[in-house]
Amino acid sequence: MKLSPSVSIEHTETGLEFINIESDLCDAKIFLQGGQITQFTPKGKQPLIWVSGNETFSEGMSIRGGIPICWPWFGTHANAGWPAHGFARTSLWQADEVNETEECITVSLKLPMKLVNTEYWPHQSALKVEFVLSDSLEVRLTTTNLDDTAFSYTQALHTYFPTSDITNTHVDGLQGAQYIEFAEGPFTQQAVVGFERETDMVYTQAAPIQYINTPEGVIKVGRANSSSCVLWNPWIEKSKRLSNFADDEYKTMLCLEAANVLDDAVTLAPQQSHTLVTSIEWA
Ligand SMILES: O=P(O)(O)OC[C@H]1O[C@@H](O)[C@H](O)[C@@H](O)[C@@H]1O
Repeated sequence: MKLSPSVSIEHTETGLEFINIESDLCDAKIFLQGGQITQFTPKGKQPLIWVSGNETFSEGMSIRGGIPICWPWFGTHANAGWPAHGFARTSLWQADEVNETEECITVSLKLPMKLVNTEYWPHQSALKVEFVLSDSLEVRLTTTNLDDTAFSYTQALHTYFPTSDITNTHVDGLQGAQYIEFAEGPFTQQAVVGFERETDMVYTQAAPIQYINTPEGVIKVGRANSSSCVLWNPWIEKSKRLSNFADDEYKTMLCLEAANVLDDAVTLAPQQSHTLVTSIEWA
């Protein structure tokens, strides 16, 4: 079904619905499950986000790649058995608006709060994600407190980036930030970050722009309303334990995630909103 000249609704063979964009500006796919973008390729350029070749696009399972939305908690929850990275990434979102101009295409989705398990999230709230697509991608995740008491949450836009060679990939712009690694720290990041082992760092007080240097070119990654970010590569042993992930795929991806975690967690008073933003482009 066509929504605008370059935007249509399509389905995978497994029945998952996605918004397909094929325009003069870029090609992209946005899944209603998870509100998750899984492809973004500016016209005439290399893809800017990565999805596993082993991804099965199964109902209710998080998609390994793209930009999973981790909300309203990042990582594992203190309550045993609660879903890792929250429930938003496996929930079915609803298309809200599509707008196409010569400059950009905007797609927004909402998470229907009526369907959320109130044990996980007892607060009255609204959650919306907007994708602004041109030769760059901006993702804006807005939480609004509709309750009469304050609540706090953590979150991340968990972007998977492609590289043809992780050992020849570096992240510039984290120097000077503090990081926690495997529950130890904080340490101060001294140099540009390379990859030669499992990497799972949570950075705080991080600058708003990083550059990922890959053999294919330099990816500029920006954040707004976020002073924390996460850098992840599972490396050899963890790759074998991940769902929908081939053993050697750690060589061709990394995650740099715009976040609000640790002392950057968000607290919203009644009627307040917060928008976490990430932006991605070839530099
Ligand atoms: O396998 P999941 O739940 O998608 O998580 C992937 C990774 O996500 C990262 O953000 C975490 O820092 C890692 O610890 C975690 O392994």
